[in-house]
Amino acid sequence: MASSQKYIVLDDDYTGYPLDMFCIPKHYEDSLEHVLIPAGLIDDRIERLARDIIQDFRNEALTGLCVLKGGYKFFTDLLDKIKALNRNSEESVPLAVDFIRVKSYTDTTSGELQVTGIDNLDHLKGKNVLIVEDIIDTGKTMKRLLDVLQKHNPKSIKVASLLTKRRPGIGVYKPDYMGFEVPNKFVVGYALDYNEYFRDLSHICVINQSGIEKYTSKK
Ligand SMILES: Nc1nc2c(ncn2[C@@H]2O[C@H](COP(=O)(O)O)[C@@H](O)[C@H]2O)c(=O)[nH]1
Ligand SMILES: [Mg+2]
Repeated sequence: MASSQKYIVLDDDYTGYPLDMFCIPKHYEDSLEHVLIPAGLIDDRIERLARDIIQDFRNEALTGLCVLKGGYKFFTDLLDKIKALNRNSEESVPLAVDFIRVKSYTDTTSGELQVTGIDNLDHLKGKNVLIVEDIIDTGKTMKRLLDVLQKHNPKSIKVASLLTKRRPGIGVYKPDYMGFEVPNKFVVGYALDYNEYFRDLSHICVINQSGIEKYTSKK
């Protein structure tokens, strides 16, 4: 890995871990291919992202903007780590939180994007905003979100995404803070859903054909 590359790359031939090496809820056992990123590794990677964020923002206040629903686990875990560092280091970053809801996927297909603010976003004016997202695939969602937020005149906008998908041939948006680059497969768990299922799975896993059919929206 090049030293300037600040994320972990999971290669296309990387198949992670067999399901029976981890505790998987019984109701999902037959719907998953393998464990791609175990919960413990997610946790350790987020700890390092929190440190990078604190070092970059130094003592400047930050508004964490959680992209619901998929980003909620990453958001709460990232903020917990930043809060722990705030308690225990020389540098500390005052934190505010906000939420936005974005929906684009049905089954494994991206459709028309709906962005709904939970609050009016005018109070982001003059603030350092950190968008916290679960995964960037084509990058369309993030580009649209950045357009929406720029209209509210924040002082700065940075993006943290736990995952980005490797999409050869298209120039995918690369966030400022990024956990893992993953192969172009549909992943679930750690709040990432398939038609609202699998948010209750701790590890990030690849869904299999049986899971796609069992939880399809077309029944
Ligand atoms: N559960 C999963 N959700 C996914 C996956 N890939 C994308 N997504 C959802 O779409 C947006 C980003 O898509 P983009 O094409 O506009 O970049 C992301 O916020 C997710 O909600 C996936 O593999 N699993
Ligand atoms: Mg999302």
